Amino acid sequence: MVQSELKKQFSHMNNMQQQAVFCTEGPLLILAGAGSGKTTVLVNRIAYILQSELCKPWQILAITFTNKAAGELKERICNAVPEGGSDIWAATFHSTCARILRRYGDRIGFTSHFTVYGTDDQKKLVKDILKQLNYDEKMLPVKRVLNEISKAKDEMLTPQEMLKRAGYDNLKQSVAKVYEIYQSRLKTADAMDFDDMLCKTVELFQKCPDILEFYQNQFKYIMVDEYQDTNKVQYKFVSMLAAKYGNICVVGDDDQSIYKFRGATIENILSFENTFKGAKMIRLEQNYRSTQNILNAANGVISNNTMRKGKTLWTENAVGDKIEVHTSDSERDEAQFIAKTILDGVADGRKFSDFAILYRMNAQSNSIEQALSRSGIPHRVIGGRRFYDREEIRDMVAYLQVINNPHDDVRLGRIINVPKRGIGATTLEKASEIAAGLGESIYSVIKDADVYPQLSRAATKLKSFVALIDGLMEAEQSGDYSLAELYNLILEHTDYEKYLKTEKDNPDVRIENIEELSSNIIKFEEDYAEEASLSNFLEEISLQTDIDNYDAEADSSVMMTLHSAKGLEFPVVFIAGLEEGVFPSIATMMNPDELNEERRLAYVGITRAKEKLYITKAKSRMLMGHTSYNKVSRFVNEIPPELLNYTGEKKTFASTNGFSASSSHISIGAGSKFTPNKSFNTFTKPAVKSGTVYKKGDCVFHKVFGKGMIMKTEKMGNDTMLEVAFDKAGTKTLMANFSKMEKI
Ligand SMILES: Nc1ncnc2c1ncn2[C@@H]1O[C@H](COP(=O)(O)OP(=O)(O)OP(=O)(O)O)[C@@H](O)[C@H]1O
Ligand SMILES: [Mg+2]
Repeated sequence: MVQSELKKQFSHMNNMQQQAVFCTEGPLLILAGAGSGKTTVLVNRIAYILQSELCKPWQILAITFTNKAAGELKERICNAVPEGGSDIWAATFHSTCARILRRYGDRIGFTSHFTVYGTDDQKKLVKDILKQLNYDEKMLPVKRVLNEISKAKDEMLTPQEMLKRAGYDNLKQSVAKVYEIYQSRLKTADAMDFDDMLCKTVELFQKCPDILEFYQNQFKYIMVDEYQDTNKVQYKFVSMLAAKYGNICVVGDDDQSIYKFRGATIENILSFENTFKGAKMIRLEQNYRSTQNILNAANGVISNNTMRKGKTLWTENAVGDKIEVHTSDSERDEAQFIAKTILDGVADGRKFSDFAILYRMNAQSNSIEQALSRSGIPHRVIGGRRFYDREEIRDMVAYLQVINNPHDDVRLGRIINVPKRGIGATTLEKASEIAAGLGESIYSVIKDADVYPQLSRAATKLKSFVALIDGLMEAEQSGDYSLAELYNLILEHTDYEKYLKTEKDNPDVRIENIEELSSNIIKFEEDYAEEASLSNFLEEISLQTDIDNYDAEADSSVMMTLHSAKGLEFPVVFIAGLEEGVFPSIATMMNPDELNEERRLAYVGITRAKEKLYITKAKSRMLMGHTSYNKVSRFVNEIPPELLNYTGEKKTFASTNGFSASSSHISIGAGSKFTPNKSFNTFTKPAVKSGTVYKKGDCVFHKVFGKGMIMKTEKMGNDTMLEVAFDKAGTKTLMANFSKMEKI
C-alpha cells in the first residue's frame, strides 16, 4: 500500500494524534490528559508500524500497566493487523522480565523453573528471618520491613548499600540485615519476588552485555503506556533496551501519577528529554471520553494541585448531566442507593456492565457488595479476597509449585504437613536450620533425612513425604499426564478432600473451590495447547494481578479501588465515600505531597466516567470496626458548585474548602465517664448526652487530643455533633456520645 493510502486509514484521528502515530523514529514523549486518546494512539501507532513494514511484529515491545490492558492491546492490534499481530510482545513490565529471565536467568544463577513469591510468601519468609535473628516483630513489623525492601529495590539499592545508608540508625541497620538474608534465602529457594523480576533483569543486562545486545537488536520499537507510574528500575530497564535504536515512545499523564508511594516517579517524565536527546514531545488536549460537566469537574479538582505541568482538557462532547452528590445516613444506605440507581438505570435500558463503583479502600467494598447481592445485581469485585488467596487453593497451588521446583522452601513448608502426616513444626524447623547451615534447600536435606541425627525420629515420615513429591514430579516429567490429570493425582495421593471434610469448616465450599481450580487448569490447557506446561500455568497465576479477573464481556457491574481503575472507562461511575478521612484517606491528610497524590487519584476516578458521575458519602460510616462521622471530602468542594446536584440528605456536614485537615473523627467506643453538667445554659441551645451538656465556648479535656474549646454544637438525632478547637491537635468534629472528653 502506498504511504498516503495507508495514512488515510488514520484520518478518524485528530491532527496531533496522527502526528504521534506517524512519528515512528526516535524518542517520543506523549504527555496528555485523561481520555485524550493516549492508549488509542499507541495501538494505532503499532498498527501503522506493522502496516508500513518497518519491522517484524516480534520486534515491537509494548509495555502496559496490567495483563488485561496488554491483552486488549494485542486484541486491538490483531484486529487491525491480522497477520503476525499476536507475535508482538505486549505485556506488563513483570511478565516481560519473567519471559527474559526464564530464558537467560541461568546466567545469573537461577533455573528456568524459578518460583515467584507473592506477598504471603514474602511475609512468611521475613517472619522466619526475624525469628532467626531474634528481632522483635513489634519493633520491626513484617509489613514495614517488606516495604523498605521493596523501596530499596525500586531504587536498585543492594543490602550492602542499604546498610551504608543506614548510618548509625539501628532500626535501618536491622532492616538491611534482614534484606541481606532475605535475598540469599530467595536465591537458595530459586525464587524471586515481584520487584526482583525487574532488578534481576537489569542485573542480567548489566552482567551479560551479549544478552542486552540481543534484546536491544530485537526490539526496534518500544512503547510504554501509563509512563507516569514507572519507577526507577523500570525506567532503567526500558532505557537500556532502547539505547540502540532509540525508537522509544512513552505516553503518560503527570496528573494521573498515583503510585508515587511505591517509587513511581514523575521525574522519569522530566528526565526523559535528558536521557533521550532530541526527544519530540506531543501534547493531546481534546478529551473524547467524558461529558463537558465531568471534564470540568475533573479540571476543577486537579487545578488545586501545585507543581503541575499544567494543561487544560476540552471536549466537543455534550454538556451532559450534572454530577450527583448523594448523602446517605450510613454506609449501608449509601450501598443501597448505589444498588437502586443501578436497577433504575437497567430498567431504563442500560446494561449492568455500564456501571462501575470505585472506592478508596477495599474495606469499603463489603457493604456495597452485600447490597448488590441482595438486589440481585450481577457484579464482580476486583481485588478483595481473590480466588487464588483462599487457603485450599494456596495449598493446591503450593503442591504444584513444589512439583515444579522442590527447592521452594516456603511452599514446601506450607504443605509438608498438610494434610497432617506427623511432621511437626519442630522437625521442620530443624530441617530448615540444617538447610540454612549448608546453604541448601529443605528438600535436599529431608531427602537424606536419615543422615542427620536431629531428624532421625521423623526420618521415615520425611522420606515418605519426599517419595510422594518425587513420585508426582516423575509423573509430571514423564509427559504421560496432562496438567489436569496431574492435579487429580495430587488430590488422590494426598487425600486432600478427605482432609477438608474432616478437619476444616465449610468443607463444601472449599471442595467447590478445589474443583474450580481444576476447571481453571482445564481451561488453561485448552487455551495454551502445547505451551500448557506446569511452569507456564504457575507463571500465569503468579502474574495475575487483581484487575485481570475483570471480564468486560460479561454483563455485570464492577467494583474496584480507584487505583485499579486506571486507564479504564465506563458510561456510569460511582465514587463512594467522598469524605474527609476516607478519601482523602486519614493517613494522607497531614502531608501536602500525599494529599496531592490523593487529588490525582480523585482526578483519575472522575475521568473514568463517560456520561454520568455519582459521588456518594455517608453521615456515619462503619469502617474496619470503627464508626466515624466525617465531613464531606474537600475534593467535592473543589468541583465548581454549578456542576453539582445534591440529593439525599441536605449537606448537614457542609464544610468550607480547606477546612482543617484533621476534621474527621473516629469514635473510640461509648464509655461515658462524664461529670453531670451543672451549668445548664438555656440561652445557647445546649447539647445533652449522658448527663453532659456542651455549649459553645466550653473548655474541655479530651483523652487523646488534650485541651480544647467547643466552637459549635449541632443536634443530630439522639446525639450532638461538636466542633472542638484543640490547642495542639487542631479542630476536630466529634460526636458528644462517643467522645472521651470532659468539661474543665
Ligand atoms: N480521535 C478520536 N475520535 C473519537 N474517539 C476517540 C478518539 N481518540 C480517542 N477516542 C476515544 O476516547 C476514549 C479515551 O481514549 P483512550 O482510552 O485512548 O484515552 P487515554 O488518553 O489513554 O486515557 P487515560 O488517560 O484514561 O488512560 C476511548 O473511548 C477512545 O475510543
Ligand atoms: Mg490510557
